[in-house]
Amino acid sequence: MTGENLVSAYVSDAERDAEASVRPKRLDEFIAQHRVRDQLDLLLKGAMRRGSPPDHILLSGPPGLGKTTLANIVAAELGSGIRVTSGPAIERSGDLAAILTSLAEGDVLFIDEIHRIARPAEELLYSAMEDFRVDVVVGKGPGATAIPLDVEPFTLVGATTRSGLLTGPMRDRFGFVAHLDFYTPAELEVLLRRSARILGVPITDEGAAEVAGRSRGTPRIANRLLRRVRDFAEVRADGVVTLETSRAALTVYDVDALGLDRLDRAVLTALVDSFRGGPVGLSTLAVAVGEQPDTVEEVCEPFLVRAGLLARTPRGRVATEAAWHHLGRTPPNGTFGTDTPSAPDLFSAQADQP
Ligand SMILES: Nc1ncnc2c1ncn2[C@@H]1O[C@H](COP(=O)(O)OP(=O)(O)OP(=O)(O)O)[C@@H](O)[C@H]1O
Repeated sequence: MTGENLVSAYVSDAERDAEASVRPKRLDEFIAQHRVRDQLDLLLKGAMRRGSPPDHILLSGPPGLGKTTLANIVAAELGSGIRVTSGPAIERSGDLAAILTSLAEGDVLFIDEIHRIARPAEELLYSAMEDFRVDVVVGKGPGATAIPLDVEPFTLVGATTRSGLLTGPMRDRFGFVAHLDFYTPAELEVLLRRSARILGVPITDEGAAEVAGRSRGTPRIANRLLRRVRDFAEVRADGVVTLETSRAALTVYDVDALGLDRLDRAVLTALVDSFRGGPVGLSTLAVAVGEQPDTVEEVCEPFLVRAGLLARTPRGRVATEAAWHHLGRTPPNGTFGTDTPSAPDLFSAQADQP
């Protein structure tokens, strides 16, 4: 992991290991998302009372907000085992049949990125979800036969960053659907104080607030920034994460007060300085910052739009008034109406990210 992608919500396998120690294990340790927590609590307790597995659960929302964590919590609360796989890992329906038929009664099957599951496997999943049965086809051509196999009652927990890509029949088979929202800075402060306690890192309230404000509403980024700030505090200060150490550390790592990294700022600076705020086409903007259009569109823009710093218009990309102010520039007179937001509203847009 380099400073380049410190504020990316995506995760490497190595980082998953680092995340494990602070991952909440039970529902009451899971910070915020009160509505989802409350609904899940009822779903799980109701099922346990009846002694049957709960409805299948679909969790949607941008990466790093806690879908994998919640899937593990569901299994822990039920006292069940969990099998973990992902849509892209299930290449053939036989792979899925092998997993399904090896589940024990009451197990949780977690399928991450479920919108990327191959169609034949998806169809096999329908009958498993609905009737706890799968038809495994043996042989090829005219001699092929379908052998029905029972599947132990289980709960599927599906996670997706792109719920719009799920097919209707797939979505209909989930009895419980929840969308995870970005976290507020106040919620991330609570989360950071909890993580710091577990990691044995002394942190002041101001230090937690500073890191929270730069974490893009995302627990994964908050925990990652905390690990980097801890390094700085231990190597260059007295080990305590304070307002000053947080600011100094995140300056070293090029993460600014709103959580923008070098590329995010380069995009805004090009828009404002080279194109007088736009509108400018995506490919022209990408050339100006020396990146591929896909990278600008998929890596930078979702957060810049959500932060109210960049707008996508039919005529091209436009820097908002807040972007000019954030870069310390004076917006041109008369460009922005009085109703243009002057402060970014980081937490209102809940659209799925790519
Ligand atoms: N509500 C929460 N309370 C405390 N920690 C959280 C919470 N949500 C997420 N985290 C922490 O953030 C990290 C990322 O969470 P998680 O892996 O569950 O996200 P995700 O939505 O499944 O992302 P991805 O789809 O990329 O796997 C984990 O280390 C977890 O400990």
